[in-house]
Amino acid sequence: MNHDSESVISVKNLTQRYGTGRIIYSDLSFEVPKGRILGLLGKNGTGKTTTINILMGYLRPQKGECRIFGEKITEMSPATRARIALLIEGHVQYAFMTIEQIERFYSRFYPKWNRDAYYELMNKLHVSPGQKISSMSCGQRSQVALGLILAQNADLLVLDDFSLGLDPGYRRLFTDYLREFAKAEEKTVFMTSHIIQDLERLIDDCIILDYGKILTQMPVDELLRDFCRYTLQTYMPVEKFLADSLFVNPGKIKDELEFYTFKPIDEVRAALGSLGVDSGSLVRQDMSLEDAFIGLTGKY
Ligand SMILES: Nc1ncnc2c1ncn2[C@@H]1O[C@H](COP(=O)(O)OP(=O)(O)OP(=O)(O)O)[C@@H](O)[C@H]1O
Repeated sequence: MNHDSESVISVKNLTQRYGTGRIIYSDLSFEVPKGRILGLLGKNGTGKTTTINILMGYLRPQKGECRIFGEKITEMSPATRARIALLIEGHVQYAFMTIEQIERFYSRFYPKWNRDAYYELMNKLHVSPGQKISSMSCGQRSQVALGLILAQNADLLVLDDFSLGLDPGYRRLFTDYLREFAKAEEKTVFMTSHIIQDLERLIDDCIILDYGKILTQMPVDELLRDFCRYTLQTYMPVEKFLADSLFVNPGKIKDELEFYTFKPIDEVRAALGSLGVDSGSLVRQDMSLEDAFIGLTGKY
């Protein structure tokens, strides 16, 4: 079996710009293997929603090829499209319906509809089943949207910023629920979120987008194992560390230098030595996914 046939999403050399504006990214390539949960992370405006719009066929890229379940997205059959559930920023259509009405309405369109998955989430909501969606809070509407997505029982879930308006308790409930559901049923998930702490418990792999390109694509456990943050007490100016690419995003507050690196500690010590910097106070810090994201993309 070649690699492509195991990939649920395959993107090759995608290049996008809007009209004659600046290039959002060029030659973007990545794969999402079957059964994995992948988070697409990036600062505001790096092109996450653009990528989802291209994958879903709403936007035609300038260059490149995208396949989902092996089919070109521009020629996708209705049967393949039915295997994909899409959530765009917590949006629910038909807000004039109640929780019960919308479930009945949606159920007719999806042959594999799982009513229990919807009501399991809805039962955690503090609203009556007869309440109209239009009279719910933003977070409650997002919960309805998520229930409708899970009930579709699709093979691929594409979630753009699922956390919109959700409080921490519900986000935790949903991420735990989604992970269990995806792993038990071998679903593939492609998602974005601005709340990176949530993703650390949920995703297997991450793609970190910078303006114009992918900075890194790797399993989250490898990233957290190999990418480290260090601190060091030194009077040397931060400019001294900018010249060596080993020191990723160095910054300094008073005498404390902070930097990130993929290199092992021996190489870090050797690089400091060759700059004439004493590494006696070097400390390796514990990392979260959010730390790694900031370490790779910078604070601003
Ligand atoms: N319809 C459009 N016309 C012109 N430019 C656009 C259009 N849609 C998006 N852009 C630009 O493309 C870039 C990427 O936007 P996109 O919404 O994909 O980013 P994002 O990573 O999802 O951002 P955010 O984290 O803020 O949601 C931005 O610079 C944005 O201004």
